[in-house]
Amino acid sequence: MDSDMLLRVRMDKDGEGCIDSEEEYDDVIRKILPWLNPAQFLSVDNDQLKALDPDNAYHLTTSAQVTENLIKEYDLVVEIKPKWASLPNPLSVGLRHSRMKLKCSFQSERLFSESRQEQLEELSGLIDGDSKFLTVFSKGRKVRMDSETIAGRLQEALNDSGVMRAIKYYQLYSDPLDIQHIYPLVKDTNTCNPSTSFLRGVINKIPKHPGLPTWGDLKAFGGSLSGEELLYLYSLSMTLRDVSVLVRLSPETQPKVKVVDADYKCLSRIHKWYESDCKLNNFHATG
Ligand SMILES: O=P(O)(O)O[C@@H]1[C@@H](OP(=O)(O)O)[C@H](OP(=O)(O)O)[C@H](O)[C@H](OP(=O)(O)O)[C@H]1OP(=O)(O)O
Ligand SMILES: Nc1ncnc2c1ncn2[C@@H]1O[C@H](COP(=O)(O)OP(=O)(O)OP(=O)(O)O)[C@@H](O)[C@H]1O
Repeated sequence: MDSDMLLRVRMDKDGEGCIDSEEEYDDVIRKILPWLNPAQFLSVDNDQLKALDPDNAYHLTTSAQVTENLIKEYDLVVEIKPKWASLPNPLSVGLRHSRMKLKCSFQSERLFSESRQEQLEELSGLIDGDSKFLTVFSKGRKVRMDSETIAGRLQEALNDSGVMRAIKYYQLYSDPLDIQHIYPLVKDTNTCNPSTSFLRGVINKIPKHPGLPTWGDLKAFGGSLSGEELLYLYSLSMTLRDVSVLVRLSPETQPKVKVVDADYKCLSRIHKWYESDCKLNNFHATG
């Protein structure tokens, strides 16, 4: 395969079996994130898997994608894992911490701010602090660069593309009531993933309007959904929280923005997410 393309083979994450149809899921997620890197789906046979991973150390699955290599020989590509972390809904639970504060000082919500200055400051901090959430590639290799050289162009590219706004919009609507509110529903339902067509139906219920939703909008939306629907959307919110955004900066052409790694997170992780939320906010997990 030439260097313009990449073969991406999935790992079987503890047999979690994430989604029933990769193609259909791709179509669903692309509707809300049109920046998703185009992928052509294929299946890899067992001989090919053995050649890729002879000892089966990675538990690769036979479902694979061929996709454009977004890093390769380009002069400058920046990868950001923006980890959008909603400050939880004050209408349902009062003032709480954003999830990212658990890990580090990265104030990811500032990357999604309406204020250019806040975005710039946060991006500059990630660049100069050599954060694991931002990587600069030149000619396919990781390089160090200072914020003065790239932060401004990066901020503009992110802003102009609308990608951060879309992540924020759908993240807010897919986590309208906080995990503390929806976790008790787990006992009444199972934590198997939805079928892709069910997920499509739930995502289609998300209102579409130009501005960001208010907490009142979110409360009304959350209140209109069933427990199952809330749980399925919560996994989507965790999925959106973990995507990577790749920005190709070039002096000659317009910046190119792409999103990768939007695989649906298995709902069975809900227990882990609940525990980390309890820890972060000093709540006591209920059994
Ligand atoms: O919960 P977190 O914040 O530790 O997120 C995990 C990420 O850690 P990070 O915060 O980026 O250092 C973690 O990233 P790293 O592997 O640490 O780069 C993964 O993205 C993980 O998801 P998955 O198991 O690959 O599907 C992520 O797990 P999920 O929370 O999305 O299940
Ligand atoms: N199309 C692409 N072109 C170039 N690099 C890519 C592309 N897609 C992904 N990558 C690189 O590979 C890294 C891992 O991608 P991704 O998260 O999708 O893989 P994964 O197998 O799900 O890994 P993980 O489980 O650690 O998240 C990305 O952070 C990015 O640096």
